[in-house]
Amino acid sequence: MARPERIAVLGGGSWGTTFAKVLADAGNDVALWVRRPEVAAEINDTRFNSGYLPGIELPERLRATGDAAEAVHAAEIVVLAVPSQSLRENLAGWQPLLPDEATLVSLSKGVELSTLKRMSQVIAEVADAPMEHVAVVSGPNLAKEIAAGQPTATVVACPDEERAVALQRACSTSYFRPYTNTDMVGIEIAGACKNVIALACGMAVGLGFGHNTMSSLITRGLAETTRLGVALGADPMSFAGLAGLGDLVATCMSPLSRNRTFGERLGRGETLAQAQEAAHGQVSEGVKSCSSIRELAARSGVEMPITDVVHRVCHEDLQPGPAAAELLGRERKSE
Ligand SMILES: NC(=O)C1=CN([C@@H]2O[C@H](COP(=O)(O)OP(=O)(O)OC[C@H]3O[C@@H](n4cnc5c(N)ncnc54)[C@H](O)[C@@H]3O)[C@@H](O)[C@H]2O)C=CC1
Ligand SMILES: O=C(CO)COP(=O)(O)O
Repeated sequence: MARPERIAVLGGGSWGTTFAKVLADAGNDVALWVRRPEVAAEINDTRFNSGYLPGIELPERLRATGDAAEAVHAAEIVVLAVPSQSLRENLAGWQPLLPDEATLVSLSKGVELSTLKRMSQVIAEVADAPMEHVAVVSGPNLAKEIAAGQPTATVVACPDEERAVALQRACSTSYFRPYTNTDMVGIEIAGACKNVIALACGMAVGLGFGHNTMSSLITRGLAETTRLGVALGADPMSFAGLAGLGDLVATCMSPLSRNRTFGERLGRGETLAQAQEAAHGQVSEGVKSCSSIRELAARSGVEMPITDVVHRVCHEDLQPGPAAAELLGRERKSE
């Protein structure tokens, strides 16, 4: 068995806690930083994080702390698991604590609103680290299924293949199978864009539409995501892989997806504020990333019609019904 590594996971929401469990199940010593001290105490005392993962017992190798310095001390891998739009601010506070040689791993799926940067770009900039030290984990990874030990696969991307392989080894378990990749642009663009397409699929469900509509949105959503990724330098093959099609299908089809659920509420006629309230503080990344991705597409000269209407439904008072009619009424073209 591989030598146990010291790993810090910063962010104890549903995915941060679940990924920490995966790492602990893989034999590593894991320190999980959570914002609220009472959540750290609950995890250490009872082995449960009941607010995010009710009923899931966490392994002994995972300990929680409210002290980020304690969490990252001597860590070989530091995993960042906070919402995309808060990563810069959180990381700025952690930057002086980070061990120089640590691999910095992003779990966040989004594009920063103020700068249009991908998460790996934000990390390299704020942590003042070479891009070779930055990695991304992304795939069809609905936290609740993984926490329950259901099998899945994922992509571990890093420009430095050796670090990618080390991270792959660190998070391999009997139920979690990571594949390496070096295409950071493709893996991150796929992960951010699928949340927006999942919002669109949710709206379709809310409007009462069935699987043909969903499949059409998934397929055309993949087409516009691939167009953007390729314009930004991604390998088109990444979009056919786990972090592309794989995650897109999981998120668009599953009622467990927060983005799809959010879209479904909008489709049923709820306002943005009502859908936000129903999310109970859990993040639906696509609601903000639809605007940054739309802007990125405009700057790259790429058409993203689904992303465009999702942005206008979320932020410009377009209703889901007319949005669907608008997509169907677009100029006819070849596939
Ligand atoms: N939940 C899932 O199934 C998956 C989530 N992801 C991605 O992982 C990232 C984190 O997601 P989750 O853990 O699911 O989110 P969550 O909403 O369940 O938890 C967010 C965590 O970040 C913390 N946090 C720190 N600073 C924050 C701030 N300023 N505002 C809000 N929360 C803050 C919260 O306390 C909480 O512990 C997102 O980018 C998401 O897209 C990726 C794969 C699977
Ligand atoms: O990224 C995810 C699955 O891979 C989780 O999707 P949601 O954030 O929509 O729940």
